[in-house]
Parts: sequence; structure tokens; C-alpha cells
Amino acid sequence: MKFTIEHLSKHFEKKEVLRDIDFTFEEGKIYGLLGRNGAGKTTLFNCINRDIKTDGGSFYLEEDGVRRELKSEDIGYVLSVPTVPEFLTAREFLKFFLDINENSIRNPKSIDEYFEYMGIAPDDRDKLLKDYSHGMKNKMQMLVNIMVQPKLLLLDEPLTSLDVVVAEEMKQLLKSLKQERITIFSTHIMDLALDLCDEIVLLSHGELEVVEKSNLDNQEFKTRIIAALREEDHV
Ligand SMILES: Nc1ncnc2c1ncn2[C@@H]1O[C@H](COP(=O)(O)OP(=O)(O)OP(=O)(O)O)[C@@H](O)[C@H]1O
Repeated sequence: MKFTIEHLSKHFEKKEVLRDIDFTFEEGKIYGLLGRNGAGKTTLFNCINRDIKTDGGSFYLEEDGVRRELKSEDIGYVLSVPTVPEFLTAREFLKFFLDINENSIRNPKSIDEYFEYMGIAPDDRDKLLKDYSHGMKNKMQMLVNIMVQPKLLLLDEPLTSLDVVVAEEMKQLLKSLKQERITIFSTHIMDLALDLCDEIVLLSHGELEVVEKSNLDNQEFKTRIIAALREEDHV
């Protein structure tokens, strides 16, 4: 499977954020998307998820040699600021989510198995989501996105608010999920990107570019990435 972006452009007023991007992502890989603040990472995700209108461009999935347009049901999108229905308990939310996605969730587990899988303690499962911490809401958002087993998983800085233990668990979880999908992961934490991701892609000057690791060690690789990002024009 391949996910291809063709001629994607997006501007806000006078600012050209994405400039005629052409890029192909491959199945089974986690891509670390790095870019300076304001480089356009969230904008790129929002364009792919059709949350905002693009100026032009197309998105395709190719499976077994057959190419078709990307559909919304192909995508899981974990936002940096988790959005969950605050007025429901975590259990009610999962039940509702399972009900409305009955036809698209393959081999569903029980609600408590999902909580277990995500490390959400029994005492927290019947609490209102408005009383969940930022990190716990993040876990719930991650869970519902994983449940539908999307072909394309977009993660916008999802681990930033998690404590070290949970962040490590989530890292292992993402690694275990990477087969049969394409994962694109934006982060500012370089060590996390190097540790978790198979490829590092820079979003710089509105374009995507792979940074080749070749035979560099991690420190040299980091230096190369930072040097490339420094060139970003910040006006
Ligand atoms: N709705 C909008 N209206 C006007 N400008 C916008 C809008 N959304 C984003 N921008 C601008 O587009 C640029 C890219 O923003 P975006 O949030 O995609 O960057 P980012 O790479 O995700 O940044 P960060 O790493 O800080 O989260 C910024 O200059 C931002 O101000």
C-alpha cells in the first residue's frame, strides 16, 4: 500500500504554507514529520483529513496496484489537543463509538478489554471525560482512532502531554500497530522521532523532504536535521 500526495498547495492570506507538495508514503513505516513552529504540519494533516479546503491537490491510496482516492474512513487523526465529548463517561463514549462503528470495527473487543489495552484504570472508566487529565483524554482519542484500524494514521504531537511511562507504552503501541498501515507522526521531540520513526521527513519552505540517515550516527543525524530546519524562513 502507498499513500500519495500530488500537487498539494495551501495558503492563508499572503502566507503560502504548503507549496505544490508531491510525496509518497509506504506501508509499514512510521514517518516522523518534523518542522519548525508554524511550518505547516497541522495544516498538512488538516488538508489530508479534509478539515480545511486546499488550494489544489489530490490524495491517493494504492493497494495491490490499484489506485483510488483517499476516503475519510481510511484516516485516523489524533489531534494535538484532544477532543472528546466531555459530557460522557469514558465507558459511555466507548459504547457509543462501538455502536456507531459497528460495521467498520473488525473483531471488536469488550469495552473493558479496550480500557485494559490502553492502561485506563478501572476506577477511571466511569468518570466523566471532562474530569480526565489532558494525557488521559489523549489516550482516549488515540484508542478510538486505533479501534477502527485506519490505513492512514495521522498523529499530531500526541505524546507531548503524556507522562514518561505512558509515552513509552504509546511508543510501543504505535510500533506494534505499524504493519498494514502508514503512520505519520508529527513531533518536536527529536529523540522520540529518531527512536520511533522509520523515516524522518522535514516540512520546510512548504515542501516535504526526506532526511537520509545513511550511515550517520544519531548525533550526526540530529545535527543534520537541525541544520536543515535552521534554514526555514520565519518571516
Ligand atoms: N486558520 C488559519 N488562518 C490563518 N493562518 C493560519 C491558519 N491556520 C494556520 N495558519 C498559519 O499557517 C502556518 C502553519 O500553521 P500550522 O499550525 O500548520 O503549523 P505547525 O507546523 O503545526 O506549527 P506548530 O509546530 O507550532 O504546531 C502558520 O503561519 C499559521 O499561523
